[in-house]
Amino acid sequence: MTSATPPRPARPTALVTGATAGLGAGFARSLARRGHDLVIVARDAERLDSTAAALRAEHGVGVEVLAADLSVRADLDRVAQRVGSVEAPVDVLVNNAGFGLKQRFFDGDPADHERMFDVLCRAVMVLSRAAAGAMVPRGRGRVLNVGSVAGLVPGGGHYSAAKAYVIVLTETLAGELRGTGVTATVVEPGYVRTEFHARSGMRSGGSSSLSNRIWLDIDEVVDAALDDTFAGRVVSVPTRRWKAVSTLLDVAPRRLVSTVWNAMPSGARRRHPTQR
Ligand SMILES: NC(=O)C1=CN([C@@H]2O[C@H](COP(=O)(O)OP(=O)(O)OC[C@H]3O[C@@H](n4cnc5c(N)ncnc54)[C@H](OP(=O)(O)O)[C@@H]3O)[C@@H](O)[C@H]2O)C=CC1
Ligand SMILES: N[C@@H](C=O)C(=O)O
Repeated sequence: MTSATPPRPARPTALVTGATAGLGAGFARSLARRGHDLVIVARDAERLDSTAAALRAEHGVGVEVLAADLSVRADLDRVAQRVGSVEAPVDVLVNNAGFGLKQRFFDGDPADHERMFDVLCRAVMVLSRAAAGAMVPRGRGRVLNVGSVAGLVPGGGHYSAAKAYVIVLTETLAGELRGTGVTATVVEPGYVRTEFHARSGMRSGGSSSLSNRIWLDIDEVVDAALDDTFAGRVVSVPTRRWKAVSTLLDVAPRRLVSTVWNAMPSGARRRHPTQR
């Protein structure tokens, strides 16, 4: 009896979480342009279908839709199974889905903070492990996790802590994967014009020249992050100006960054009302 090896699909496959809006939609478009079939993940099934239809029409790639809420364990398990599939390999995983909270760590509904932890940390951990477990035996694969410059700042609430987790987890994974043919990259964007800030009731950048220097467009983040991912770089900070900010935050003593951050007007607003 001969055991037939299943034919390798002509195109590699990339799975992108949070692919219906903002950076995730940008990653999906750019990966399609770079010749990848896609598996796209988000909660809103209708929006997933219309995103998939647009990607198929514009780029002629195969697009599979996976509706899932990454804060729900059973949904996360389904996505992890798809990432780890042997029959339909995922060659590139982009852990992008996320959201912000316009509140201090000790404010608000504890359920929102648990949801933030589940989507920004637990899902990234579970899916990174599923990807690495399937990719290492094949000797190739890429994991791209979306962190943030906020993850370098001690004082940006639960969001900063979650993104610090993503940064350190990815650096750890990259070290463990050295020599396997599989790479892990974390992208640390500054402020990007997406739905992120409106969804969480935060202000986003206007169109002044200062705003334009600070706020980035989706494609400049996505293209730099994917170039760094395919080059096997561990950390990607898109644009020279945000590289300068992240270098400063990396080299400055943590205590100093924390003191300066908390002395700013926004720091006073974050303090407990009895301590202002
Ligand atoms: N915009 C910015 O300035 C920056 C953003 N980032 C990070 O970039 C990533 C993408 O954010 P951005 O594009 O700005 O945000 P958007 O709000 O534009 O897009 C978020 C995407 O994530 C999906 N999503 C949100 N929650 C869940 C969930 N529970 N399960 C599955 N999918 C979910 C949304 O789809 P749906 O609602 O249908 O589920 C949507 O597709 C995030 O990790 C964010 O933290 C990092 C640095 C800067
Ligand atoms: N940098 C942005 C998200 O990560 C923000 O802090 O608004």
